[in-house]
Amino acid sequence: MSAPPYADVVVVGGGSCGCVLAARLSEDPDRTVLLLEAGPGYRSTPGTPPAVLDATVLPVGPDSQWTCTYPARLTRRRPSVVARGRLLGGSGAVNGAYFVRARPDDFEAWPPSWSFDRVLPHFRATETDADAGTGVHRRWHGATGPVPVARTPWAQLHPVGSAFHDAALAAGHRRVDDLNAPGPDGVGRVPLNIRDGMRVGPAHAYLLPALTRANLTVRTGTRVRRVVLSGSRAVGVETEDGETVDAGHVVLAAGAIGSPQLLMLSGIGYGAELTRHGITPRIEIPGVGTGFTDHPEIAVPYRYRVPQPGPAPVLQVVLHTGNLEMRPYTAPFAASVPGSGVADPVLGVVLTRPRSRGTIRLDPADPTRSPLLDYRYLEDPADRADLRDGVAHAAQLLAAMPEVVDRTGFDPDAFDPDDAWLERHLGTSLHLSGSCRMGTDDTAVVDDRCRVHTTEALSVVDTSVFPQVPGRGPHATAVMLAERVGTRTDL
Ligand SMILES: Cc1cc2nc3c(=O)[nH]c(=O)nc-3n(C[C@H](O)[C@H](O)[C@H](O)COP(=O)(O)OP(=O)(O)OC[C@H]3O[C@@H](n4cnc5c(N)ncnc54)[C@H](O)[C@@H]3O)c2cc1C
Repeated sequence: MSAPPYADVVVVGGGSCGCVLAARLSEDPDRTVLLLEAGPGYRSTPGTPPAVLDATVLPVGPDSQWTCTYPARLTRRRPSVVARGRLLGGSGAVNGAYFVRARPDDFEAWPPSWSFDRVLPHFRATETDADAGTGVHRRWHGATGPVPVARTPWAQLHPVGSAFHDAALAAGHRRVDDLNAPGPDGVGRVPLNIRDGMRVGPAHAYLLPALTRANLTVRTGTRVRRVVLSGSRAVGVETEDGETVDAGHVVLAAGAIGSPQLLMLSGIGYGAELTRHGITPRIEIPGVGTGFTDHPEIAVPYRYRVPQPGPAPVLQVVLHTGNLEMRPYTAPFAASVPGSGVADPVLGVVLTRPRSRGTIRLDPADPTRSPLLDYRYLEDPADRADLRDGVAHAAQLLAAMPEVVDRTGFDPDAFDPDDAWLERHLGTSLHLSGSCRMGTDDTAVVDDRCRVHTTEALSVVDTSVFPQVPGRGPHATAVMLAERVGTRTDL
């Protein structure tokens, strides 16, 4: 299919936010919308690769066809490689299907127009919560939105999930019936965007049903190289093949790594840095690519006492306590992330409000290649202290799960992880946010309507614009963001 030479709105990136935006923006039949996605696509549920639909697997291992990878430094001494979805549906098509909203106090870091009260209707519009009315209060939930949300029924919880739930209650934590409602911390079942064992991300929930619209065109296998500017106005995009598509408005939804990279390649960023890479600076916005946040995650390994049953959603229960989220994964990563090779099961200990801030740097050898992610995890002593406490508590909880956990060689009272231990077991939750922050200060990149400061007809709508990573996984909040921007009458 050849691209129209012009679309009223060109959306760059058909990931979680891009799919929602393209679907919502094309509800207006008088507006033409073109969605450009770098990765491969599909046009129906039966036509979707089974590995992408299977909610018990994250198809993001080293041999995955559905990801692109980025060189990263989690700490100065800890190199890593970070994967993101690169297909229609983006990271939301390959993720853990944990669909938990940001907490009301997360929005205190956002502009006032994004207070919890103001965003609640948009959260509700994204979902149909199957549990609403059964211990989950309808007030907080949608009944007609595209994304199906449900918690694993108690009787079907994996033994790891139910043992962890009981251990957390026995340790004095509160039971939380609805992790998507405001309220105190505690342990509860995870709201999942899974239906009949299938991951239903924004591509399936929002975009595929809209594909019959004459005013919506979706092109996959098309990587955008830069935004074309006329002065400070975005007038189109140029693809990697050298093709130019004209646009009335360009929306970058290329994800928290792709969008800042595209801005920089288009000459929008910190001028001195762009010049160093041979890019002509066009618009000075020093915050592009700087100050991002993501959740550091420590994988606390253990051994099963007896073999555990097979495939289940990767995470069915979580505990929130203070600055921590505890994640009793239902399978070793070797099983849930094919090719990852981590044979032992782990309990994930996540810092929900990290103080460390990272930077995205263009590759000096070739700025169009994957940029380098410099996380600077664990630099703040308070982050290290919180994670140490979390790991010690995780060890106590594991010790209280004798039906699942082999205690041989594992003495929770003598378990005192030092910094080197933390660093060895450190990973990231892949929740990168805030690389093109929304706000009004000198380092903010977009305004509270997601329009890039000092430009015209150019927006960024993805987790880049979150002022900081939410205290929960970002996916539900990303979908809400795109739902809200996509249903505005003017961009
Ligand atoms: C493996 C994994 C598991 C995760 N699990 C969870 C979870 O269970 N719960 C949760 O809350 N969060 C989870 N996350 C995070 C969550 O999925 C993401 O934060 C969210 O999907 C991001 O949405 P986005 O629209 O910002 O970006 P993405 O969904 O990443 O979309 C960006 C899209 O843009 C495309 N693109 C990039 N550059 C270009 C270009 N130049 N031209 C054209 N297209 C381009 C990409 O191919 C991609 O499809 C997970 C992330 C990963 C990677």
